[in-house]
Amino acid sequence: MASRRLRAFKRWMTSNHIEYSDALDLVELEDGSICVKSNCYLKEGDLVATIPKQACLTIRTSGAAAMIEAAGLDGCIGLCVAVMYERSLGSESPWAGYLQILPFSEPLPLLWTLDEVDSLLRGTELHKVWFRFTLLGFDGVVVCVVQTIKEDKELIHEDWKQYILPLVHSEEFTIDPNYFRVEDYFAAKSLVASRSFQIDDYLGFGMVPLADLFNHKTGAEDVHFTSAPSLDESDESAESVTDDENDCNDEEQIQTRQPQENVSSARSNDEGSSDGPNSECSEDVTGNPMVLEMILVKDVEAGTEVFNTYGSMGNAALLHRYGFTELDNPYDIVNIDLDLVVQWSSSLFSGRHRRSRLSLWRKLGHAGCVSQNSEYFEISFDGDPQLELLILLYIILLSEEDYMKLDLILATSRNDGESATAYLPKRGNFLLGEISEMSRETLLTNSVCEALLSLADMRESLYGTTSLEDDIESLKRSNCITERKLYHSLVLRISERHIIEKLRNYSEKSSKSVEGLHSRKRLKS
Ligand SMILES: C[S@@+](CC[C@H](N)C(=O)[O-])C[C@H]1O[C@@H](n2cnc3c(N)ncnc32)[C@H](O)[C@@H]1O
Repeated sequence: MASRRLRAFKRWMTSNHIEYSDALDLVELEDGSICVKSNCYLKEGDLVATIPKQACLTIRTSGAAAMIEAAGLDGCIGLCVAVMYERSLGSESPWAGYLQILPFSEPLPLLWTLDEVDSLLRGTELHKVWFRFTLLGFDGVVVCVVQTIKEDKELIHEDWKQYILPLVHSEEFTIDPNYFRVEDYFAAKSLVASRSFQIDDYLGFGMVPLADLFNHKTGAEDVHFTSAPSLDESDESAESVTDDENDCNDEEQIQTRQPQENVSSARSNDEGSSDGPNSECSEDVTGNPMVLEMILVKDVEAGTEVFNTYGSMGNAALLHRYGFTELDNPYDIVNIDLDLVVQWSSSLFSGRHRRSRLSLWRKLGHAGCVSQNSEYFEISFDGDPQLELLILLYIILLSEEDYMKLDLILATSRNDGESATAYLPKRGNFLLGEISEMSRETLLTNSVCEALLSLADMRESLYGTTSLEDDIESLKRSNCITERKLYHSLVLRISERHIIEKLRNYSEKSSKSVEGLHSRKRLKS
């Protein structure tokens, strides 16, 4: 039996010409959230819902359209104003039946207290910890925590002051200030971040009733959301919410660094990246440019949940953007900051040594991934370190003699344009040539493997004193509904720590195979 608010939503959908298949059930869960289930076997290609674009809440369809335009607002801020404005109208809003099924806000880390961020996300990719370094020498002092989420909160607060408060104080517009408080703005931001879709060029992105009730499943979605090309567009499908052009939010400053080839930070607009409850671009069935459609992309068993995909992203990005995580998410990664490598090398070598090796690494054309002024290396879900990290460690660990030769050769080959690889240290030849995955084996000397183990320990120590086993035990005891923040932050910590564990295994295995190779060579000779 549908709850009262679901019945009201269904009536609202009918009066707004939103149609959906009888085979779909909207199910309200005990925490008040909603998911979509099938009540019979469904076939791939079935059209399961059509949503007129006019039923979507956007900056153009909202009653606040004139105010938003007059204030020169657009993008995410404009849509937040539209959401707050329609909420302020209560039952008078044309979207009242839709708005009443939305939560006030999504529990994104951006809305957590700084204490919660600091205690629950410590060490994770969402909790950027900066170490104080100088290029002349690491002084060993950890000075600053909760950098990015705190900064983002401040930026959003600034936006509110700069763009929303003037609307409240303006004599030109009559709006109810009780719905435009800073907490209302944060709440609207969380809804826009987690449940808006790109509709088309004219309407931009907006809140799409019904489509935003489908939950996400990584790499296993059942349904796609599509938009027929509108008359003035040639090839536009419903797309992700926060591509760069939408410039959705400053909160995206938070580092949710992901594998280069698989989407990534919330700022990414790589192809294939999809940062919203979203769809892949595909042609719609009816070709009607005025409607959005939901089409099944695979057969769905009766009685199972029907999932959409919000894109291929790791748990840090999922938690940051949507407030949840998934166990065993194959898009998870852990990053090792260049700063951590510098810290490790400072414990073994002089500042001069470190600077010269880093400089040689750069002269050879290498770099880490860069995001918001920090450089880092990725450790994949399987625990494989980024090749660039191996090269850097290899160069830092080269003997002084080999380093001098390499440096000299680099200078000479630059001067006369000729390669002098004959003079290179035997194992270092490839450093001047093309570095490929083939080079991995050569790079994995015993000392590089040891360095990886040290880096794994250093990265692990950022999580504080609780062990991985403690975290696993806490996860077993935590309730994903009543202790949502704790539960999802534990999943994030555990998934990252598993990757660090895999990095250790990788290093130990590689070190053993190097030893095996040496003993075979010794036996041969
Ligand atoms: C587009 S809405 C999906 C519908 C939502 N469940 C509702 O009650 O309206 C996105 C939000 O749903 C929740 N969600 C989506 N997929 C989820 C998943 N796989 N696990 C947990 N929560 C999920 C998150 O709170 C997310 O911010």
